[in-house]
Formats: sequence, C-alpha cells, structure tokens
Amino acid sequence: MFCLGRLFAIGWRLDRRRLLVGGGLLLLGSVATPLVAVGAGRLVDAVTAGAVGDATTWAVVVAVALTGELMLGHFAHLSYFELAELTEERFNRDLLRLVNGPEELAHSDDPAFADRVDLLRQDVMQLRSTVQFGLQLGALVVQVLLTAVVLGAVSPWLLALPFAAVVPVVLGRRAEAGLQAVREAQSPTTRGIRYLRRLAASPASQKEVRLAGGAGFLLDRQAALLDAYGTAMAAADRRHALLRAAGQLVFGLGYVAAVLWVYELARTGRASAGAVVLTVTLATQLGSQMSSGVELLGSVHRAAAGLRRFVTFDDEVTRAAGPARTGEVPATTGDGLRLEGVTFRYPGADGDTLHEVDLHLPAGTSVALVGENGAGKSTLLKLLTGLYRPTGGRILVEGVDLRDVAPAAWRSRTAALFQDFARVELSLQHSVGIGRLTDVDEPGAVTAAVARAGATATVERVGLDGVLGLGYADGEDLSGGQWQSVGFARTLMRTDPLLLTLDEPAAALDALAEQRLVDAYQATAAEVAATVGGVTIFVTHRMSTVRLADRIVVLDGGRVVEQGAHADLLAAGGRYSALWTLQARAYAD
Ligand SMILES: Nc1ncnc2c1ncn2[C@@H]1O[C@H](COP(=O)(O)OP(=O)(O)OP(=O)(O)O)[C@@H](O)[C@H]1O
Repeated sequence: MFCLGRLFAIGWRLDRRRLLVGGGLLLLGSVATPLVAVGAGRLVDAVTAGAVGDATTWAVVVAVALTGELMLGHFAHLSYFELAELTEERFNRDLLRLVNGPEELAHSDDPAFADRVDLLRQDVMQLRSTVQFGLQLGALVVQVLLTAVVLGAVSPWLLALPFAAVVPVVLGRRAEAGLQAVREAQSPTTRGIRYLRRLAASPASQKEVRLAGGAGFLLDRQAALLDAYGTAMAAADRRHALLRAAGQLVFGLGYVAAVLWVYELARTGRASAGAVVLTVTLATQLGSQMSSGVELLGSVHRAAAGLRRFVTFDDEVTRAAGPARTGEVPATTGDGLRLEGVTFRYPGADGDTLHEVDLHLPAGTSVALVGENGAGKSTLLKLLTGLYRPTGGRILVEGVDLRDVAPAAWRSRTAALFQDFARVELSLQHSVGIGRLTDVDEPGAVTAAVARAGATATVERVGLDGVLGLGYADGEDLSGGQWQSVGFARTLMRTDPLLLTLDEPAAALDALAEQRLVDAYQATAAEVAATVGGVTIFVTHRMSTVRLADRIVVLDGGRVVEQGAHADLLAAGGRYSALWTLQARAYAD
C-alpha cells in the first residue's frame, strides 16, 4: 500500500487529469461486469416467465454492459499508457541522478553497486505500469465487493465464495515474494550472462573473439551460467506453481460448493433459474477476477520492492555523500598540491594500491609520472582529480584539504584525459564542447581547442556538426588515434585548470601526432603555469617525453621510490636511470 500510495502521489503530480480519467473509466467498467451477471439472471427469469418486454430490456442491459466493459477498459488504457510513459521518464531521471549522485566514483567499482543499478533499471520497467495496475486493482476490489453484495442477496452462504477467492490471492502473493527473492539473489548470474552476450556481440570485442575462435568458449560459459540460473529459477517456479495451485484448489472447491448450493435452492423452490445463472456467472467471473488479482498483486508487489530499492538507494547515496562540502578552491597556487601520507584501497580490494604517498608539487610544476604497469599512476590521478577519496592521509590544495572543498568546485578547476577516455558520440562540436559546458555551443572555443589538440584534420573531414561514431546515428567513425585527439581537445576546453592530467594520452597516436600532442601539452603546461599556477601531470612510458618535465615522480608498487629532475635522477643511478638506459639502448640498437 505504501508503494501504491507513493505511486499515485507521483502519478497525481505528473498528470492528474489522466489519472482521474483512467481511474474513472475503470471504475465504471468495474460496475459493468457484475451487471452482466445480474442482467443474464434477469433475462433467464424473464424468458422462463415468457415476459418478452422484460427479456428485451435485460438483453439490452447485458449487451450495453458487455460493450461498456470492453470500451471503457480500452479508453482507460489510453490514459494510463501516457501516464506510464511519464512515470518511466521520471524514474529514469531519478536513476541517472542517483547513479551520478555520489561525489566520488568509489561506489562504481563495487560489484554490488552494479547489481543494484541493474535491478533498478529493471524496476523502472515495472514501476512504469504500476499506476495502471493500482487502478485495475482498485476496480477489481469494487467488482468483488459488488459481486459479494449480489451473491449475498441470493443467499448469505454464498458470501463464503469471495472469501474463498482471497486464499489464492494470498498464496499467490506469497509465492511471488519468494520468486522475487530468488530473482534478486540471481542478479550476479544474470549480469554475467548479459556481459558475455555483449562480449560476444559487440563490435569492439568481436574481432578478437572471432580471430581467437573464442565464440564457442564464450557460449559454453554462457550456457553454464544460464544453466545455473535456470536451475535456481526452475526450483523457485515449482514452489510458486504449487502454492498457486493450492490456492486455486481452495477456490475451485468453493466454486463447486456454491453451484451445488444454489442448485439445491432452486430444486427446493427457494431460488429461480435466473438466480442459478446469476450465481454461476458471478462465480465464474470471480474465478477470472481472482486470477487477475493474483497477477496484479504480483506486479504491485514487484513494483513495491522496486520502489523500496529506489528509496533505500536514495537514502544511501545521500548518506554516503555526507554533509554538503562547500569549501572554495583557493584562488592562488603558490604551494600547489601536497599529498601527505596518502593511502588508497579500492572498495572490496584485498590490499592497498597506494601506500603512504608523500609528494609536494609546487604551483606551476610540470610532472611526469613514471612506473611499471599497475604501479598506481592512474589511481593517483583519480585521487588528485577528486574522483576517489584517499582511504588514509590527505591531499592539500594550497594548504586546504581537498576533503573540505566542494567536489564540483574542484572538478571545475581540473582537466583530465584518462587512459580509458570516453568516445563521446555526439556532434564534434558537442563531443569536444562538453569539456567546458559554458562553451558547449561556442564554435570558436571548440575550434581553438581542436587546433591546440592537433585535431584540425578531423574537423575538416567531419565538420563541427558532423556526428562522431556509429553508436546510434550514421556518423563518422574515427580511428583510435583520432578519437584520442578529440578527447585531448575536450580536455583542452578548460583553459585555466589548477590541475591538468594526461594519462598515456599518446597511446594510440602515430609518431607525428604524438609529437604534436607533446608540443601542445608543453605549451599548455607553460600557459597554465604562468596564468594560474596550474600543476600539470603527464603519465607516459616514453622516456623522451618524460625528460621534458620539471619533476619526474617514479612510482613502484604504489610507493614513490624516486623523484626529481631528469639530470638528478640519471645521476642517482636508481630505477629511473635504469628505465632510461633501457629505452636509450633500444633506440641506439
Ligand atoms: N577499479 C579498480 N578496482 C580495483 N582495483 C583496481 C581498480 N583499478 C585499478 N586497480 C588496481 O590498482 C592497481 C594500480 O592500477 P593503476 O591503473 O593505477 O596502475 P597504472 O600504474 O596506471 O598502470 P598502467 O601503466 O598499466 O596504466 C592495479 O593492481 C590494478 O589492478
């Protein structure tokens, strides 16, 4: 009832006219159903008595009631279909808000979070029609009450039949709850099945799957998961079916008793033939009403569970966000960035990825971050850009703890190109422009960023209005390197960042494009250092680029093992020197 109350309130706010029209039409329709039974009974009595006039009247009543029942349901459907669309849109918006709600990204690494979002997506589809189900349920209750009144008028004993109809409804509801619990417990398996399907069918992975002849392997894994899912659901379905059958048996026995009883009344002259027809019709209608009731209650029950998940999720997101942080980003950058004993562990991970990192990056410094695969370079950037919070230690911006700064304020002063940069399949103007939303529709700003990123050739080919990618439109697909240049241009939309980070931004670029990128990076680094004292961090394995930085930081196993200028680190003869010599030798050979 909590669910229906809230959904009706939502429906009322979304479109009260449609809610009232849909509800009104269904209510009228609900009167029509028992009227058909009453009319049929009276018709039989009129025919047996030879009263042609009465028979005609009741025949018309039955015909009108039958037509009305069908038509009203049809018109009601038009109203609540529109309402369902609005409801779905509202919950989708809510879901997007909640998924993006937590200020940090830590939740998105939690598999349980993905499970929940998956379930919520399914819930939206359930919730969209719940107002309709609620209205139909209401109409059904009115029908059953009217049926009870009419049956009671024939014989008070017949009132037992509506009660017998409640048994299957209750048992069906219990069965549905059990089924739902099993479905939820199977969520990781269904997620796995969906993932394998995507892996086998997505254009990105299909090439490798095909070359490796891996389709069979993936199909086998999928079959194993489907098997596990099928076994769990089949057992639950059996229990569900047994409970429902038990309920229907109770009603069936009640039905037989009611028919025998009214037959007995008629045989002993205490009821007319019309009363027998009336009772049999009502009892039959009650049977189908009961089935609809079980279905509708099941749907409402599922929607209630979904709505509860939404409410709990909302509470948790709000709680996780903690009190709103309103601190300003310090205006000047003399001290720059400091990391003090920064430790970080991914949610659910067994160990720390970063250990007690101490770093001071004065304002205006250009930094190259070096280290083997898995050393923690990207993780450090995620912490610095405020996407994750350190699990220990603190990050200071101009002496202000990042924890006290409003996340949105800090993000608005950072610009980043991540290793797994997004391929934003919008028009080139928007794909780049969303790097700074205030200028998203400014062709001048986008053209300038594109030029600095060295992606002018892409604009010439596609045009600013040309859609990138083939995801949903007949757009222009780009090569990996071109996508990366577009991502770089997006990053450069922010012209005054206090922190600019590029994580292996040249991984997909050809030698010429890489050189252009390095030049653009250096120019930007110098510019932001001079104008706002911005710190720039470049992650790369290319030592010729690394040497250009003011400061080189070497990470190993999540620890800073060396830092300093190129010449000092070479002279120190440590890890950096070894890496340098290795690459230099490779080039010399
Ligand atoms: N979302 C995540 N959840 C759990 N562990 C993660 C996650 N992302 C990274 N890790 C782990 O953290 C460690 C550091 O990863 P990170 O991506 O920071 O390394 P990296 O130095 O950038 O490596 P590369 O040079 O390969 O890009 C790795 O062991 C990785 O498995």
